[in-house]
Amino acid sequence: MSKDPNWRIIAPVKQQIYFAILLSTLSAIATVALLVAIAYLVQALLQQQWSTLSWTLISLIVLTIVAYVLRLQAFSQSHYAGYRLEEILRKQMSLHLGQLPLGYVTTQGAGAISKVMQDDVRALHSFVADSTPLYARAYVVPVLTFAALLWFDWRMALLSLVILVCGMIMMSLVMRNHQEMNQLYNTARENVNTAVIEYVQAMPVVRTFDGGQKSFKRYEHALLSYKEILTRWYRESGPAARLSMLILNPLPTFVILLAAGSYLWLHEQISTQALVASLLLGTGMVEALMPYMSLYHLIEKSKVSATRILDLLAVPALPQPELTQRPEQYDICFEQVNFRYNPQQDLVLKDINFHVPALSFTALVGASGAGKSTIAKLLARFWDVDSGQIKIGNVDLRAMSSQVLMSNVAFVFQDNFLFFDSIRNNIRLGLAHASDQDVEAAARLAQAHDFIMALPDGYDTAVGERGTSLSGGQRQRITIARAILQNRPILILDEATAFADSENEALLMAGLKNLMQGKTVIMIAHRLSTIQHADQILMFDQGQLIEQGPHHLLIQQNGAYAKLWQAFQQARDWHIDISSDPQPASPTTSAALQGAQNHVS
Ligand SMILES: Nc1ncnc2c1ncn2[C@@H]1O[C@H](COP(=O)(O)OP(=O)(O)OP(=O)(O)O)[C@@H](O)[C@H]1O
Repeated sequence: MSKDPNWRIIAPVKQQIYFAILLSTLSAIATVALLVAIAYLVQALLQQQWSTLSWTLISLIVLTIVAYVLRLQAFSQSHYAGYRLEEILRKQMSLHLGQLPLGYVTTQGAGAISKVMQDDVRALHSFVADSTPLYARAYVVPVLTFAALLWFDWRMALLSLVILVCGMIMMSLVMRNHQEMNQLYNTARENVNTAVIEYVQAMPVVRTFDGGQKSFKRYEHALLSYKEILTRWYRESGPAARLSMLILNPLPTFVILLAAGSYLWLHEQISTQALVASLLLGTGMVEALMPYMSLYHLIEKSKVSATRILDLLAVPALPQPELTQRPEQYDICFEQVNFRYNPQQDLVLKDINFHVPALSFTALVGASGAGKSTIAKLLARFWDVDSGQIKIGNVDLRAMSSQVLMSNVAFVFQDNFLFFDSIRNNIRLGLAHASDQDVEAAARLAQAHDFIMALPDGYDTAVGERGTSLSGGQRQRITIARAILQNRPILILDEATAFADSENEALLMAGLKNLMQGKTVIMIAHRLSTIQHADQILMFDQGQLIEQGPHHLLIQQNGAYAKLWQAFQQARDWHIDISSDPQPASPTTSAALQGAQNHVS
């Protein structure tokens, strides 16, 4: 297989591309033949050979049509190949994405992945559609024309070759540091894109906090570097580019060839027919080099895109068992689990062992970065453990297919995705057969029915992009309704009440309580009040499980959890005292707040 990423990636449409190149080659041959026919026509005109004139005229018309039709066909074939390739690559990538570890997808981010699937695939379309027919033109025309020129007059052929070589030397000067400049240019352009997205997305925050100056400065700086790269590129390659344009331009070539040809003609060393043919062919030969530059640029640009697409397709899929096992019980077991996100990093989870009995409620607590979310994500196989085992009902997660695992585990994260669709379909996600009554019953249990009914179209109200028309708490309750409807035996709640205001929180808690009925629940806790009654609390610190047990026992132990609980209670009792004479916060209050913030992330 070719090493060139462009040719590797277009393999699925190779046949069609070769066909387009063949058509384009034939069109180039017809074009050269057309120029030769013109020379014969001029000769026939001057010598008044009417029979020759008529057949050259007919062949001229036929060749013009043939060259045009072939060229059109070549472009249409290459465009169809481009569209087919777009479709094939997008399908291949979305199928592959569906098999990748969720952790990879979430770490890369939607922006980066959609850029590959949209922009890079589009860049490849331009390469396939526009450059493949140009390949034939840029290579075939100069060779054929040179052969025809040699046939008419070797001196004119040599002169055309000299002009062509001068043009090529100039062009190589232009291309000298093209790769480096192109890389700098791409980076600068991407920086501008990132800065502009950041500027617009962070608008509400930056306008309130720094008047937009900081992120505007970053944008301004990115624009400035972009301009500097472009100016440098223009300055460094500009003179050579202009000179090569001048040399390869038809008019100067024509003038040089005309001067030399006229000299030979006056000394009767060249026939009129050969002179006309040399002028036409020589000019065409040199001009045929012009597409090289745009071709080169197109090829380099699509190489970057092709490499990114190939890289994405090369990310290993989450291994699936040949024969899937199904758990028959729903207890969870972590056995000597070690995990790091990447080989350069220290272990994020160190020798974790715990058991969550079926139908029990377990809370995970600990400082920010202690490893709580990692535990939750490993349970959903966002990543596989480095060593140790995670089991559900005594079945290793890796022995279950993703479908089996997902049919047993439901998640409610803090930022759950709502589709741009009706609320009904958002609740029914993945359960197309669920009846309207089932959807409504789930929404009632999730405490969402009343606010849904108050919306203009009730359950048929379309949710704005990423649920923007709903409050954080309302979106959460829709997700809870979704999880209630799915009714999976294991439930993982991550920061489920983090964004709720006090009114929403009461409703959320009621919804969650209904959701948690009859399930094995693991909850990442941010408000200790919500987990006091958990069957067990697991306290993590820097990737280690340091304490474990129900609330009252952990309080008796008077360890890290007890301190966390104290800090939490102090923070809860804290209130803002607005007096006319502002006092600094008392040391105990500050310490309590600090402690609560540090421990309950
Ligand atoms: N995608 C990632 N790549 C690399 N390191 C990560 C990644 N996600 C988390 N980490 C690191 O792993 C460690 C544990 O993070 P984790 O999110 O599990 O902690 P947490 O207890 O859930 O924290 P928080 O309550 O703030 O969410 C942290 O040091 C964090 O920086």
